[in-house]
Amino acid sequence: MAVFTPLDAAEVDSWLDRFDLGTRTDLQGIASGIENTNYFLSTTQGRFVLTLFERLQAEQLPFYLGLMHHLAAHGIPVPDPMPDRQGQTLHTLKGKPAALVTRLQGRSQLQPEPVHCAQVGHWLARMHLAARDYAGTQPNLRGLAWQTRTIPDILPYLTADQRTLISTELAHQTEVAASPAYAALPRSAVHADLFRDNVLFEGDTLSGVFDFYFAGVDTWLFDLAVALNDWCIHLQTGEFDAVRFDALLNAYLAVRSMSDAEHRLLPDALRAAALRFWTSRLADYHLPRDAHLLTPHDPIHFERVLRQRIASA
Ligand SMILES: Nc1ncnc2c1ncn2[C@@H]1O[C@H](COP(=O)(O)OP(=O)(O)OP(=O)(O)O)[C@@H](O)[C@H]1O
Ligand SMILES: N[C@@H](CCO)C(=O)O
Repeated sequence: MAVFTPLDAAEVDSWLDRFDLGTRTDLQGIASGIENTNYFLSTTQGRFVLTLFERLQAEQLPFYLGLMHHLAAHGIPVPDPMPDRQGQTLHTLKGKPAALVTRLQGRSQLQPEPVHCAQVGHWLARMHLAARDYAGTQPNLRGLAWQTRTIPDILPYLTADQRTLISTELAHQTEVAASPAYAALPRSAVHADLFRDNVLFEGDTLSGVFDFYFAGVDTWLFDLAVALNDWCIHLQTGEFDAVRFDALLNAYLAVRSMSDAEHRLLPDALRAAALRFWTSRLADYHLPRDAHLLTPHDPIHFERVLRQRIASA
C-alpha cells in the first residue's frame, strides 16, 4: 500500500482551512503507487487527491505542478493543482511537501484495445502542442545524463551479456543524441511516463492522465516512444501489436504531423525509451533508495523490449 505517511482527519481538516474548498466529507488512503503518499479527499466543493511527496525534492515540484496547471488551463484532462488563499499550489503537511489536485474520473485500462491506444495518441499530441509555451525548463531527470551516471553502478549486478547490451545501447544513444538531426527535434516539457497505469477512461473514453512526476523537457519523439512501448505491445514478449501501434501513431499524427527526421529517428527513440526504463527498473531493483520502496517493477521486461527494438531497428 502507498500510505507511507498516515494522516488523521483532524490534521487534514486544519490543513484544508487554508483553501477555499469547503470542508472534508471523505478521506481515503490510496493503496496503489510506489512513490508518494496519496489520499482521495472529498470536500463539500469537490473531489481531490492529496499527495505527500516522499522522495521528490521540493525545488522540483513547481515544475510539475506548474505543468499540470498549464495543461489543465489549455483544456487537456490532467489533475489541476489547487491554490490556497495565497495562490500557492505547493504546500507542506506533516513536514513533507504536499499538493492537492483535482481528482479525475474513470478507471485504468490495463488491457488496451486499439480504441484506447488511439485516444492516448490523440491526448499525447494535444498535450505536446499545449506544452510548447510552458515556461518551465527542468530537463528529463531520467534522461541520458542520469543513465550515464547510473549504469556503471548497475553493471556489477548484470551478466556479461547484459553488460554488453546496456553499455552498447548507452553508447549508441549517446551518439544519436549528439547528432544534428536529434538536436533539431521538436521538444517541450513532456510526460515521459505515459504507461497504462497513468491513464483513466470512462467507458472507452479517455478521461485523464496523471502522474506527471517524471515529466521534464525532452523530445516529443521520446515521449511518443515511451507510450508506444507500453500501450502497443504484447506484455509477454515485448513485441508490438501492429494494430494498436498504428492506432496510437495515426491518432497522434492526425493532430500533429511528424517531420521526416522524426520518422527516421523513431526506431532509435523506441530503443532509448526501452533503455530508460530498463535502467530505472534495474536501479530500483539493485540499488533501492530506501526501505519503503515496494516491490520494484520487473527489469527483465524492458531488457526484452530493448532486444526486440534493436532486432527490428
Ligand atoms: N488526480 C487523480 N485522479 C484520480 N485518481 C488519481 C489521481 N492521482 C492519483 N490517482 C490514483 O492514485 C493511484 C496512485 O497514484 P500514482 O500512481 O501517481 O502513485 P505514486 O506513488 O504517486 O506514483 P507511481 O505510479 O510512480 O508509483 C493511481 O493509481 C490512481 O488510481
Ligand atoms: N512507469 C515506470 C514506473 C514509474 O512510474 C515503470 O513501469 O517502470
